[in-house]
Amino acid sequence: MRLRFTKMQGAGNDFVVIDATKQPFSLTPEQMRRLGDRRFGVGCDQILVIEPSADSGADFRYRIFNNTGDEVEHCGNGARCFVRFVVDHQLTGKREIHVDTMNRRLFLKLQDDGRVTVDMGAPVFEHAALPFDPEGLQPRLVNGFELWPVDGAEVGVVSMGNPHAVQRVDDVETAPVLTQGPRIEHHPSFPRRVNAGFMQVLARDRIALRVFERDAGETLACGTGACAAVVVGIRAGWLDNAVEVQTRGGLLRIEWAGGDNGRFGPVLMTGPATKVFDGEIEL
Ligand SMILES: N[C@H](CCC[C@H](N)C(=O)O)C(=O)O
Repeated sequence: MRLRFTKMQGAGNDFVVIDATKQPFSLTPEQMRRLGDRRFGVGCDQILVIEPSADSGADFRYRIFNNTGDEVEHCGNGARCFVRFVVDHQLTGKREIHVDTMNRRLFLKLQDDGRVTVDMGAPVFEHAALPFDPEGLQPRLVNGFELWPVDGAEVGVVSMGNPHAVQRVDDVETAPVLTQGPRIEHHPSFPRRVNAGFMQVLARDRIALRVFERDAGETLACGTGACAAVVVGIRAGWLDNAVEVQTRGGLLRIEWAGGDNGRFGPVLMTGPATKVFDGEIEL
């Protein structure tokens, strides 16, 4: 089949974006793996599929597939590129957009400077939602927040719709991202696997971050990973409520007011979204 697509990137996290608002999406996992392959296809970290919304409360639905063909719950950098795409392709005249993903409704705003601010929804700490099975593990409390011993590291666990395990390291450049990352991703305490974050606290309002993503491996940036790292840092008492996140692909701004009595507010993420090229491919 002949497929039209747009290649995009948000802080270096790159995507193949497919407009499925006019014809149903019908790629097989094998075709998605081919599309995502950096030698035999176009190459990307994730494939984003834009569909009409069946719900009047949302303008669109947006599906995310890792480059392995696995469908996942959320992609923060992808959400920003989604907004850029629907505006540039005149699929909407709005600049403030509601979109439904697999398990949450996002509110996004295209800023005048071209950056996009996404209300990523509230973080979720309930283990069943992650899912995280701490069987046999004893956490250490830091500022009242649980850090769990996983593969010799201490990780904060949080869902942004997708699961994250974030550890604090002294130096992201020398952190064992490529060796420990896959071990954490596949650790038995995470039945649906997990994205593994490595966060260096540079100041109370600035961190450096590398993420070994579930399925995709290390990406240049991970939007939900940036949200997860800041949330863990705030709850552990290491960070203030507005943080610049330095990733290998660019800068993201994350804001979170926290919460109390188990009720947590939304995480706001602001960052770039860039079109690279339009293309067609025979799959
Ligand atoms: N690999 C992630 C999905 C993409 C997340 C990342 N690209 C982002 O920007 O949030 C997962 O399996 O949950």
